Amino acid sequence: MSFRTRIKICGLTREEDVRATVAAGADALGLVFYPKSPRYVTPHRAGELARAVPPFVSIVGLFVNPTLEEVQQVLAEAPLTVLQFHGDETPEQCAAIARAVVRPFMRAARIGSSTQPADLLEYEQAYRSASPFFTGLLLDTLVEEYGGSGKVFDWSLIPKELAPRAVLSGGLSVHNVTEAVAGVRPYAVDISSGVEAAKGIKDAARIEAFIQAVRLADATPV
Ligand SMILES: O=C(O)c1ccccc1NCC(=O)[C@H](O)[C@H](O)COP(=O)(O)O
Repeated sequence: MSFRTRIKICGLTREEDVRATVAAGADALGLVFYPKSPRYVTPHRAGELARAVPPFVSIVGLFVNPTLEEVQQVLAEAPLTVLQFHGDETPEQCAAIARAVVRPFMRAARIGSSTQPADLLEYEQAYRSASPFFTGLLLDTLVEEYGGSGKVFDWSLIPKELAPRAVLSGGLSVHNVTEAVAGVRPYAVDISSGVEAAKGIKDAARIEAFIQAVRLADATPV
């Protein structure tokens, strides 16, 4: 039996994109609450988009250095399943917010040319020991601005033992995801710009093609 790599489509801003993501078989969708992002949605808009999400599809809220009040404002309007911290949040800051709002969280590890494989294991351990609400690392590319860069990092930096519990992201697309999944064997993949027609505007055909490409890799023997 082959492993089914979980798939998250991030940075949705429109109902039709939510419907296309769900119809294509994604496990999770991400809403961005970083006001400087072109994919930013207000808490109220997030609540509207969440109405198009059926049971068993996770809604991930992406935050960059939020205050507890900001996270609470979103949760008052939208039923987020998981929090994604994508800024410079310390283990203690993530733990405090997650505990206060009683939500599991993922932490983005932003990987650059000086990152060592051991750094990633240490980083993961720091968040794991800080909180029972920590569910895993999302591996992304380090760029100057925060997130959604469309840039790939060196996958060989991912320790073998970390991959099965990590979310792989950063510059994935229909062109490289089969190789990424077959080579890294992550728990999940996460994509934003690679399935966009324009920033914040997803393309249904690209979402479908991306998910098919992941399933092709899943069917490839290890
Ligand atoms: O999408 C944004 O605008 C964004 C803003 C601030 C922090 C992170 C952001 N996006 C991250 C993601 O959407 C994904 O989790 C991931 O990094 C994939 O992005 P991409 O390389 O565009 O596929």
